[in-house]
Amino acid sequence: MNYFVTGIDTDSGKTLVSAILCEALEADYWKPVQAGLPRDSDTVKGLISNTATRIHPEAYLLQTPASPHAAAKIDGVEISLDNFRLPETMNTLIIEGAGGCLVPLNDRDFVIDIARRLHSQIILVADLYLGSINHTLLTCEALTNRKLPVKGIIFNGDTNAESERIILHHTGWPRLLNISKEKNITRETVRHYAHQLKSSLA
Ligand SMILES: Nc1ncnc2c1ncn2[C@@H]1O[C@H](COP(=O)(O)OP(=O)(O)OP(=O)(O)O)[C@@H](O)[C@H]1O
Ligand SMILES: C[C@H](N)[C@H](N)CCCCCC(=O)O
Ligand SMILES: [Mg+2]
Repeated sequence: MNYFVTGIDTDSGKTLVSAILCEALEADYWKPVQAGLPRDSDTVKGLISNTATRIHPEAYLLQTPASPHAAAKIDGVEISLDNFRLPETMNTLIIEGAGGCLVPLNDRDFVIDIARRLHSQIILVADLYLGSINHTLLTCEALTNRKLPVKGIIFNGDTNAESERIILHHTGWPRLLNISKEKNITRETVRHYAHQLKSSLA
């Protein structure tokens, strides 16, 4: 069983959510495409407390913090969907995308195509800034058009009841969790939200 964590944009909170999921499910973590440093794998390692989670090496570790298709070009590599094979594990696997769904891997494929290839259930991270309703509903449309299975939405940032209501109304997808804007993100923060998330995933 694996979950693919996507977001409505880059910096939407996918790495934080992935750490929370790994902690809640004692799941493994995999960031198949990393563009630039720090590695999200290192961030997740620093945020989890459980000892069962294993972190699997990236399929592509690119030097430049940019869209993967552009970062790959700079490094002189071509990203191929054929190179995304599930790491060997019996554990639940949390896979983190890069940026949003339609971030290009090359001139043909998008980040979200990795999720389809790996038969993942999608978890969508939607942060709540002015303009995010549009970004979220466009993302939902892209997921629906591709007939990808969506487990639910995690809202990240200062809560906005009307934004959340209209997004849930249009998608019909479940809300899995709300994460507040935190002063500091620590292992304790992650443990706190992991405890909450456990019940909505049960
Ligand atoms: N709820 C929150 N409260 C405070 N800071 C947050 C919160 N969510 C995310 N952040 C911070 O915002 C930044 C971006 O979050 P994160 O790295 O999880 O985004 P991302 O979606 O994984 O980005 P990328 O596309 O690069 O993988 C990080 O510094 C993170 O610690
Ligand atoms: C470098 C960054 N942190 C992400 N890993 C990649 C974000 C790509 C965004 C591309 C875009 O939508 O314009
Ligand atoms: Mg990330």
